[in-house]
Amino acid sequence: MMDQEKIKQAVRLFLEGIGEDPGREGLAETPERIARMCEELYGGLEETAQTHLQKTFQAEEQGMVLEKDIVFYSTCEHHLLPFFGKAHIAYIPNGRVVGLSKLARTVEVYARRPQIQEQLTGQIADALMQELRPKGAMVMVEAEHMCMTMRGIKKPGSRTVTAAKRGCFLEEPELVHTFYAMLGCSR
Ligand SMILES: Nc1nc2c(ncn2[C@@H]2O[C@H](COP(=O)(O)OP(=O)(O)OP(=O)(O)O)[C@@H](O)[C@H]2O)c(=O)[nH]1
Ligand SMILES: [Zn+2]
Repeated sequence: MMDQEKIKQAVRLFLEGIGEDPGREGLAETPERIARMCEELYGGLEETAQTHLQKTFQAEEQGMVLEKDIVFYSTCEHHLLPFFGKAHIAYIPNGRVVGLSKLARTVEVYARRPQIQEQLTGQIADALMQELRPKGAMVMVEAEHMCMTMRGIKKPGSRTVTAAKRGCFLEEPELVHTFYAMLGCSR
């Protein structure tokens, strides 16, 4: 459970720290607002992917399933600034498939935590392997990191692309080509 009181206290202290007056009208409700927002931004800490992926159904078809362009917003664990973009998830079923929305829900579970992009990518792939027991899974994430654009090195527009492969995607490069071809079509 998130500790709303602790978050509110911390925000008040933080505002004092930057030299603000937490009591002034515009900021008076800010600690409360941020505590509520944390439930949304970091709600993934209180959820597991298993909840969403456990309901599978039988399917004869063995072809690749790709859910692409799943928009997500996450927070980098180094600066607590947003990184956001699109996730693309593929798997090769092994007799069972899952509802398509559950793939996007899995992205949400891991995005709504303090994260780094590489870990987000790998965690989605691992959850698919563990819960669906497919022949293989591949996840690609493309994102823009606010800590790279609004501060520090300041390179707006630069994007980070990460990929994680599991199972048959590691053994059969042909599948990786198919993944990229399916990702490219209709773009
Ligand atoms: N690998 C990885 N790095 C990230 C991610 N998000 C932010 N970072 C990086 O985390 C690093 C933290 O570096 P530090 O040197 O500890 O912190 P810093 O002085 O604020 O770094 P600068 O951003 O270079 O100013 C930076 O290079 C960020 O670009 C991510 O998802 N994955
Ligand atoms: Zn960062």
